[in-house]
Amino acid sequence: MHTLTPSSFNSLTYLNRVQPSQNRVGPPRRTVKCGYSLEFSNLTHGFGVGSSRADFQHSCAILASKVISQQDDGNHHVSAVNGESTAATNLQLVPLGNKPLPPKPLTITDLSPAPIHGSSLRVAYQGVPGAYSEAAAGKAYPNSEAIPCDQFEVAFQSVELWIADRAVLPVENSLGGSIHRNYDLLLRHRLHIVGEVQLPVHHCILALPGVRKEYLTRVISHPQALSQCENTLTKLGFNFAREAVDDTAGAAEFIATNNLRDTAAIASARAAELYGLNILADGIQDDPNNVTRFVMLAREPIIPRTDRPFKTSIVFAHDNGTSVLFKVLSAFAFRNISLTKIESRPHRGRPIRVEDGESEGTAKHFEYIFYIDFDASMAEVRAQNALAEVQEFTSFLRVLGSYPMDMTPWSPSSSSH
Ligand SMILES: O=C(O)C(=O)C[C@]1(C(=O)O)C=C[C@@H](O)C=C1
Repeated sequence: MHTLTPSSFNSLTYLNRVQPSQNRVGPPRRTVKCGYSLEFSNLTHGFGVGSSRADFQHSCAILASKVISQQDDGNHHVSAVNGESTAATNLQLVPLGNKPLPPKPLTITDLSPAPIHGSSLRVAYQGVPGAYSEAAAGKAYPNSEAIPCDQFEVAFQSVELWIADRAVLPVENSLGGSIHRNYDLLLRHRLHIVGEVQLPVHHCILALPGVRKEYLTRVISHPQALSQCENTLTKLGFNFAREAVDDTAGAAEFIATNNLRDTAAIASARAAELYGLNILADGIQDDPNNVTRFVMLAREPIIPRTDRPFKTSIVFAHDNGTSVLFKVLSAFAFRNISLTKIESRPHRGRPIRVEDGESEGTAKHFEYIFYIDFDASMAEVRAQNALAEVQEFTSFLRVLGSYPMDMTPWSPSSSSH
């Protein structure tokens, strides 16, 4: 297997330019019973949210009736984390020890339009084997084939092109904060969030066998991992130059491949095993409760339910900048809907709004796109009403997904991943 990388995408660029009907590779798009997918897509593709409140509420009513009819069929499809049904075989993690080399991440040129379809679910993640994202993919879809990709963008495209069935990508960490790139990509691509998975992240300092701290001149890792260990690295006397690389396990692989005796990596214990490195220090994250939240992405949305805790993620913008924010937030507050996350990103299409104050000069306001996660299912009337109201205040609104919360019992990152 290869890792997907950007150079694999020459063929993708072409594919993206052809007509939608020619664009698809792999099996034809699944037809979802009761026409649910179509209506939910209309609802979710913000530009397509009805042109008036009445339209929107009509869409919500259709959605709600479909949800009820789906719930009534008794076909619940609940799995450990996300409530999706999967055709289960075994998780194909890379073997350890003296076994064959781990698979190379997919690249853009690897995204050929003729994927091989096996029976297990194929789950794309960013990084190489041993990355935390690989562990997250395994937690989200325990019986799946993990497909390494060298960039987040490649993981998105691999699902769009039917090379993978799902992508599992990090969006935020409890210490390091948001992974902004993935927020931007969620907006640019048309995949749906179908679940979330929270992974306790337990970092180690790794170096080649025989290498001691005194030999080191630099520490390399994913920027998130470096920031999650900043204080501990200083406390332990690892005051060397820090260098960012694409992923934690990639840092370990780089040291092993290039036989670097002056460089340490921050990565998982599994990466140490895979790439033959020693663990110099264990559990070096600045807080034992170090958790990264990943979202699971699919080509089709899942049916929102009310029989278990759900979260909904939306993205919106307004032509007059931040002035609507209070009104949007109050639409949730009045209905007792808790927000679990709010994030703002530059409005790339229109980053600056200029206001001419004539004699006073020109005011230049930055424009933002807002992302909100809230604690309710789109199958709930209060969530539908809240969104109908939000739609009145915003120029653009899209539901990224309504999906089951990760409710797995809490265990701090005491064990290595
Ligand atoms: O580099 C990895 O191992 C990853 O899976 C990426 C990533 C991230 O993007 O935040 C995931 C989890 C950890 O928080 C550190 C890095």
